Amino acid sequence: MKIALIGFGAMAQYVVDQLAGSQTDIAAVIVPENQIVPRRGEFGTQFNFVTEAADAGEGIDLFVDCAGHGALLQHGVKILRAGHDLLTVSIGALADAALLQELDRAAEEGGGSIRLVSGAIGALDALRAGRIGTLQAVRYIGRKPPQGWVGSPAEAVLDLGALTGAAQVHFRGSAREAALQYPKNANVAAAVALAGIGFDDTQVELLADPGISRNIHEIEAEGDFGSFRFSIEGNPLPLNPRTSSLAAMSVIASINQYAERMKF
Ligand SMILES: NC(=O)C1=CN([C@@H]2O[C@H](COP(=O)(O)OP(=O)(O)OC[C@H]3O[C@@H](n4cnc5c(N)ncnc54)[C@H](OP(=O)(O)O)[C@@H]3O)[C@@H](O)[C@H]2O)C=CC1
Ligand SMILES: O=C([O-])CC(=O)C(=O)O
Repeated sequence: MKIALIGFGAMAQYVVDQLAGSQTDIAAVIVPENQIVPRRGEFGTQFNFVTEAADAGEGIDLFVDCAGHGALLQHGVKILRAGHDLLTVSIGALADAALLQELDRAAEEGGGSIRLVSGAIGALDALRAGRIGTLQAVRYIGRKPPQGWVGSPAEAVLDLGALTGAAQVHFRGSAREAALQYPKNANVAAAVALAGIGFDDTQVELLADPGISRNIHEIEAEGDFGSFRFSIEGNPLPLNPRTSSLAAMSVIASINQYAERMKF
């Protein structure tokens, strides 16, 4: 199988390491223009760094976005319109209803599909099944150490560097608001929303917690099926404290699943 990666940050580099020596060939890596020279300088001809999906070469089976919302916005429609399949981690970008519609139309016209990773969370299967009955309420609580919120709107509410003691809530609202305001931190909220009762009805709470070293994600769901609580404590990736390693692992799991005849 031949893939093209979008982005070469923490998650993408985990993916690259995991795929080394596997059956999956990374035919190209799409990076922003200003990264071409330094990346080529560091890696020589080991990777084919390009800036546009159209330059990734022939015969790509799957484009894999590991770069974030801006990258999905920049490359998503073009990839889908050209008839390719696209796997993305940038689930929160789909809270923009116009982008979602554009991507959907491009996939329909091109004949490719857009696939979402499960990312840093689990239990999406239970939500997806639970919504076949009525889901009365879904709540997502995201908790990270203070440094995990650096560069987010939490900085306007909290002094992240000086935080001690109890966890502090810096956001309460809908999954749509969370996903759009926290593009690097609330993709999980978007995944929960899409699997369950949607962006506007999913309630979200985000906290900075100086007492933890992992990213803790919780779901509380209530419906005709009964109820469940799900909680996961994710180890962050060494290259990015914001991003849980499970999110990067889920990219590999999705790539493997793409190639398998039995989908699970
Ligand atoms: N679904 C999920 O559960 C999760 C999703 N995410 C999403 O994954 C994204 C990536 O995470 P992570 O690898 O840790 O982040 P990093 O910041 O470590 O890496 C992202 C890389 O992508 C590059 N990039 C940005 N825009 C583009 C573009 N238009 N085209 C190509 N490359 C681009 C960045 O460059 P530069 O630094 O120059 O901007 C950076 O090198 C996050 O921003 C977040 O949106 C993260 C965690 C969980
Ligand atoms: O990786 C995580 O723990 C979650 C995250 O950043 C996101 O949802 O965008």
